[in-house]
Amino acid sequence: MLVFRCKILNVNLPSSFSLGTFVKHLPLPKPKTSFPPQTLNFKSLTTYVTRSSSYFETLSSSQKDQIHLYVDALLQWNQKMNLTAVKEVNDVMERHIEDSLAIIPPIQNSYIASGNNSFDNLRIVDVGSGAGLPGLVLAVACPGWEVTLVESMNKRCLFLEHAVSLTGLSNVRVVRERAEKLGQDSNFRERFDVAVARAVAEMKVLAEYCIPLVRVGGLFVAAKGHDPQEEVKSAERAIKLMGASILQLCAVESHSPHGQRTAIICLKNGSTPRKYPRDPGTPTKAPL
Ligand SMILES: C[S@@+](CC[C@H](N)C(=O)[O-])C[C@H]1O[C@@H](n2cnc3c(N)ncnc32)[C@H](O)[C@@H]1O
Repeated sequence: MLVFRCKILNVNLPSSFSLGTFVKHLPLPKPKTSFPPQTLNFKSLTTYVTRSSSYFETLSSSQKDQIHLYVDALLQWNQKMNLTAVKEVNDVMERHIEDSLAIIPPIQNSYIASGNNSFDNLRIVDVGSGAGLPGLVLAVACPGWEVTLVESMNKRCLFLEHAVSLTGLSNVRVVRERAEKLGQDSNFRERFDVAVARAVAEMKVLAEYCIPLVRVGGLFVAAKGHDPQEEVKSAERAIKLMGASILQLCAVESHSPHGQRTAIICLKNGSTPRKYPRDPGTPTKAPL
């Protein structure tokens, strides 16, 4: 067999070993990584949290009772005021309860991945909680979490207060105020480990509502639909201005009929500049 000497590797190689094959086998230079990436490639930020079964079924019987009490009250009050477009118990269970529960694993995973030790005693704020979604459901499923439900509409706050007393939850408080006001209030500003929001506003507006409430090192988690890439891309600047960066787009296979949903996870790296959030109404009128 004909051989030739490879000076680089200092070995004899068969002549059939072509230069192309040789180059292909050279170790690739390590890519330069920065975390989080400077130019966002959302595909590479996506992780999948697959749920083939219901999260609700994993709850204890007393937690299930609390959820049933809540759902009954929601449907009753919904006949008098507009709390949800969903009218049937099973639909509420699937569309609202499972959907809210589905963001728990991404919150837990990202909280630990971003350098925190434990997710047992989180201080959570749910901005634009409406009828208590996802905040009230999180409070039932995670009794160690302290949950603040922020809602600007008085009628919805009345329902929230009723639901909290009906379910006997002692880890929830209801705050009737606009998020922009709380973001400038020292009792709320940068006081929370995690801010969550679902179906409240587009991402760049949400960033200004939620990130000022999060402590440095905490997370902002937005529950969005199956294809939020464009919305997230146009919010990159607002997220950065608030002192945060996008950590992960977490594809969540919710048990709800909506199918795949996305939890957008942002990490707060530094304090939010004092001028944010701007006055109530400004984030929607003039999004960043
Ligand atoms: C469409 S509802 C969604 C409610 C709930 N998060 C859900 O998933 O069903 C949006 C809620 O956010 C509240 N909201 C909107 N902007 C707000 C703000 N700046 N501060 C506090 N609440 C706000 C509204 O009053 C409304 O109840």
